[in-house]
Amino acid sequence: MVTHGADSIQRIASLGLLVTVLAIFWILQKCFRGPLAAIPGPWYSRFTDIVLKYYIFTGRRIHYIHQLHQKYGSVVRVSPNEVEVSDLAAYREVHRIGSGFVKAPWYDTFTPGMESNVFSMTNVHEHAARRRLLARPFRRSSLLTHFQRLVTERTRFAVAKIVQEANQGDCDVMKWWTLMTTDIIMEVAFGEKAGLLEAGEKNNYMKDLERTELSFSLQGETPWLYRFLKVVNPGAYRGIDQSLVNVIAKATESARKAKEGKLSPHNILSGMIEASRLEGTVVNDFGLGSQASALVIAGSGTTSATLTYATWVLLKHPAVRQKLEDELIRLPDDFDDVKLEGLPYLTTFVTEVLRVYGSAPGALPRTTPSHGIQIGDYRIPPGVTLTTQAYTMHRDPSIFENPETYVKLLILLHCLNSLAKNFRFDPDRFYKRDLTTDQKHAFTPFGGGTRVCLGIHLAYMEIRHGTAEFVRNCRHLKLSRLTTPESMEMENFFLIAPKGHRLMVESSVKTES
Ligand code: HEM
Repeated sequence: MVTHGADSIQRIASLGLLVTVLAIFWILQKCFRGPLAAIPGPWYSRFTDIVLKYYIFTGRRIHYIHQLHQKYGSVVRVSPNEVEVSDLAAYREVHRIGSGFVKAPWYDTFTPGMESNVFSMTNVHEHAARRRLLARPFRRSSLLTHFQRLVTERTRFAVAKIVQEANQGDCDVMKWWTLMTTDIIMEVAFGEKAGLLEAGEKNNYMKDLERTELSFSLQGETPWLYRFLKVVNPGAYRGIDQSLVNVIAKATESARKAKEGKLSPHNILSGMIEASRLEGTVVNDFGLGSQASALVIAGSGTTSATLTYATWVLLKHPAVRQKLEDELIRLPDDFDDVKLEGLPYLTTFVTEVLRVYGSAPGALPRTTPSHGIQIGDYRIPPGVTLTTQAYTMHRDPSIFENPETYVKLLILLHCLNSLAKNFRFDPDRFYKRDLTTDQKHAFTPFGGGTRVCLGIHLAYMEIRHGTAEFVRNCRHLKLSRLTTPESMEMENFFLIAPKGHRLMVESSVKTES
């Protein structure tokens, strides 16, 4: 009897050992003989994405990937099924219209369990149909006709607030740019005034949106961590769930108003309703509302982050500021965006700002199509996630001469890496010069191909107007002592933002107390 029991245990143990050996063999085989085995990269990327996730959660993904490219070259394996590419030809192919690369399943996580929107849709046909509904209001001609006045009025008001606050002490420019860009996109999307600049602070809708965004990112990147935290701290999650309910309620209500004709005529919701009527299709209130909310997310923090860095660099570089002043001060007071678009130094300034501080410079993951892709010596099979980042393309010295001007010299002289990082900015590189062919292909602050930013013309308009108004009206403002190179270092949670989450300025004119 005892012998029989011992035999059974021995058999189970042997079986367990066999299964373990086979599993180890399978893992090793997958790691060292799999189709991505030849792709260079850190050893752990063969087994796990945990290191990548660590950099994502600490807001350093772009920097980590950039470093990997410098160490391993233009094709780097960053996790068992993900490869990062910074080779220009491959970069073009990944974003080329009709190349067969589609947004990776990662985008589905932006709308967990909900109807997807134009940004998160991964299905090509579904996306094309949605983009058709949205295209018209975002065309430059339509923006000039319907929203130029709004952009002019809101940027002037934002700058007036900046001046007013700075004349009394420290002023956070980033706060005002954020309220301004949100006011603009809310009115563009929902056809109703948000009045955030008047209030001087975020409203509940904005806070609800931010909480919803955070929760979706966590669910997307690490669903297990999201579930764990939900069990550990159910109270906090009830608040987040309520935020989502509020966002949806507001959006659906606006969609209903748009259908009843109760909104101002030119807004995205009404535009979508009209376009779908002409096409003979129907989008329900929830679909309309969630699309408009997604546009508010896509069109607020993006433009305000870039404008914040634009303000910072112009305050840091007196020669650049002077050249902008020389050009902008001569404009008549009723200048419009067509005038601004024709100014050579403003144009070169904005291009360089977008090269160095475009606000979405990180991961744009795509799924490799059925024919795979050959990149130099490496064959990438179908189904692999191929990711690109403009951050690295914009700093490729073979494309942009001295992309990090003075960096090496300064590191050598001072060994001060953070100081050196601040010397990358050099608008003169583009002054009255066309971009070279390679630069045109690599310069992608707004993404590319069929998934290029829908709000590109609106973003340019806001950046030009914001810069122009600031330069013309804030000649007495300077950086406050609260703004340091460290506080302005970039953190990267899909978008970039200064680590300090603010840009403090003050008046250089001392007022009598
Ligand atoms: C400086 C400001 C902005 C930057 C740097 C920026 C950047 C980008 C980038 C890189 C993408 C591609 C994302 C991807 O492929 O995954 C994108 C897509 C998108 N952007 Fe922007 N964006 C800005 C402003 C705006 C504004 C003002 C709006 C207005 C609503 C907007 C709406 C969108 C939408 C809807 C998409 C998705 C397009 C699609 O997939 O068809 N963006 N943006």
